Amino acid sequence: MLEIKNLHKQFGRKKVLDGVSFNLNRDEITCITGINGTGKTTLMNSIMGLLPVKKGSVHLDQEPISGTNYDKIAYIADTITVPRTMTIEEAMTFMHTFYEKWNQEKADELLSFFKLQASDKIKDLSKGNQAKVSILLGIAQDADFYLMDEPLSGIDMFAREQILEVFTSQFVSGKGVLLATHNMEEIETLVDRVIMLNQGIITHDFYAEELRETEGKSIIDMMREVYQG
Ligand SMILES: Nc1ncnc2c1ncn2[C@@H]1O[C@H](COP(=O)(O)OP(=O)(O)OP(=O)(O)O)[C@@H](O)[C@H]1O
Repeated sequence: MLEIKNLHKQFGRKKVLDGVSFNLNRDEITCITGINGTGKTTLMNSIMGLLPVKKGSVHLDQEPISGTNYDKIAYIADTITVPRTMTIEEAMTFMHTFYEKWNQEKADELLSFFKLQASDKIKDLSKGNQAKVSILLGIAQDADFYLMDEPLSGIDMFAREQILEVFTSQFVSGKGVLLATHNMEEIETLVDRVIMLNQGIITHDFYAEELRETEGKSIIDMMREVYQG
């Protein structure tokens, strides 16, 4: 389990995270959502230790995040994080040297699933194919938890369908997934659990199926209630 406890983050006087706590389970897709500027990227970066926080902690299976367990969490940011001048092949080799658990078999399977050519330079790829490369490079790290920031932003419906298929396939089976998005329509059918962030705090944390069964509402209905009032 990934335990996020009491995270506080501010930029200058602006409080962005004001005591955010939740646990993430393996074998579950959780979505953190909220309107633009609500702090989703800040939360992802804080969990990954890429931003210093004022207060709070992150533990994985009761152990604080450190050099020994950091490779159990993979972060797929909203922009590609390897130099774009690399070919996909070079990017995979580069990742292989950094990640002990790098799974080349998974990378090759994803390459063919996405119909990408390893010899292509990343900078020459469409936005949708660059997003696929990002996902490939993240998933082949064979982590226990994947954190993804806006994985579908600005890409066409065909690329989106392929990427969504990855999230319901054996590629992430048994893994914990945290997706951050303000665009719930794109992923509503995929998500097990939803965490809503508003003005620095978690206002709602629920399972989509329970919401449908007990209140007859969709995630989008709930978002309208919370964010539009
Ligand atoms: N480095 C920074 N310095 C100052 N303010 C920042 C910085 N990074 C983010 N912020 C502010 O923190 C708030 C939260 O930003 P963040 O990018 O985390 O929101 P978000 O929910 O991911 O937004 P979006 O849905 O638009 O991607 C915003 O008001 C933003 O302007």
